[in-house]
Amino acid sequence: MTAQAQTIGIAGAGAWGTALANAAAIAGNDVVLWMRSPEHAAALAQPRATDRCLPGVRLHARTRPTAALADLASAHAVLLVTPAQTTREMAAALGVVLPAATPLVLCAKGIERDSRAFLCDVVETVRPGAPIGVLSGPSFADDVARGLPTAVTLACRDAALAEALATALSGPTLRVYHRTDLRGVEIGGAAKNVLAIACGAVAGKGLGESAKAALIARGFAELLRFARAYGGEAETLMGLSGLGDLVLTCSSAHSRNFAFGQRLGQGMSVTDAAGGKLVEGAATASALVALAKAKNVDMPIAEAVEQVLSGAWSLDQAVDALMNRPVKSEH
Ligand SMILES: NC(=O)c1ccc[n+]([C@@H]2O[C@H](COP(=O)([O-])OP(=O)(O)OC[C@H]3O[C@@H](n4cnc5c(N)ncnc54)[C@H](O)[C@@H]3O)[C@@H](O)[C@H]2O)c1
Ligand SMILES: O=P(O)(O)OC[C@H](O)CO
Repeated sequence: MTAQAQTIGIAGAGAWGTALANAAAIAGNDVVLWMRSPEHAAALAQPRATDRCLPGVRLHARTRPTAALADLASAHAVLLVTPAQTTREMAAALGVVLPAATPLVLCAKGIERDSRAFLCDVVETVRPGAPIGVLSGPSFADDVARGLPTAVTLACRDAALAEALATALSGPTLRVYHRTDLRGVEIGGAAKNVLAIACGAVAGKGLGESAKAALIARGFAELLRFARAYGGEAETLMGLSGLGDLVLTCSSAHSRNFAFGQRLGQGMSVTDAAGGKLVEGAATASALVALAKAKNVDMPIAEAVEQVLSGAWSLDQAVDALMNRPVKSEH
């Protein structure tokens, strides 16, 4: 890829896929935006149509909606923006239509629940040898779609490809940094969602701002330990895709993960608290905790979230368990 105008393919037209499509178009690219529903694609192709995931937002003139996956075949790179648990099936379907050299950039934040596999590893199994990227960082789709200034990180093992993709996607309101630490970037996005559920629960239960700050700091320590154990670089976790995204998601009820935790804290059941929305941290918690245990990584906050989600603990039991751990050195 070069810095010249590119065709960027986007697979998945939910809130984030649509926001990224417009950002890529504003950055000067032609964009093909794939969605499952032909009706949705036809509706979005109408002049002046607004998006159903991002009310009031119109597709940029350079973004072409389609329901035919094969339309992504000519893209210079494809961003995969469907939920984390659909990564395997989507990567396999894309593998049929994309040339082997087309980079696939993962934008979902999670770990595959059943296999406990990192999403990059899932894609590597399905599309061996094809270039992979991960795009992650503190970014609410609404903010990006409204043109509010946002910065994210894009990682590829190949530094030149990471830089080319970051250049192609960067525009006046979206700044994309690049790194080669694929693992660190994907871990930051996956783990912060689980920790944000805990912060939301603290807010919902009215446990105070001090408790929330403590959870963010101790959550970050967990994230760092986990990433180190799995080959992520500490520097990555201290950046946008780690600390940056943890702070955003743990501080705002605009986050679906935080809002889910908040509703749990207010006494709602696990089933009702999601409210039909995608809560990636709930889908990823058990895999994150299992992976942590496999490497003896201490992640008490993530574990407490997992215990509450599985019904093993009440929220009060989770708070007790966290507060009554043996006194230890901070690091
Ligand atoms: N919304 C944000 O602010 C934001 C920001 C950064 C990252 N993300 C990440 O992006 C991913 C997608 O989030 P979103 O906000 O766009 O979610 P969303 O619920 O708004 O959209 C998900 C999209 O995926 C489609 N989809 C669902 N199952 C599918 C399947 N089996 N096959 C094909 N398509 C399928 C849905 O039709 C929908 O269009 C998540 O992993 C999320 O963590 C979201
Ligand atoms: O709404 P959430 O909790 O899925 O968070 C959205 C983004 O990941 C924030 O960076």
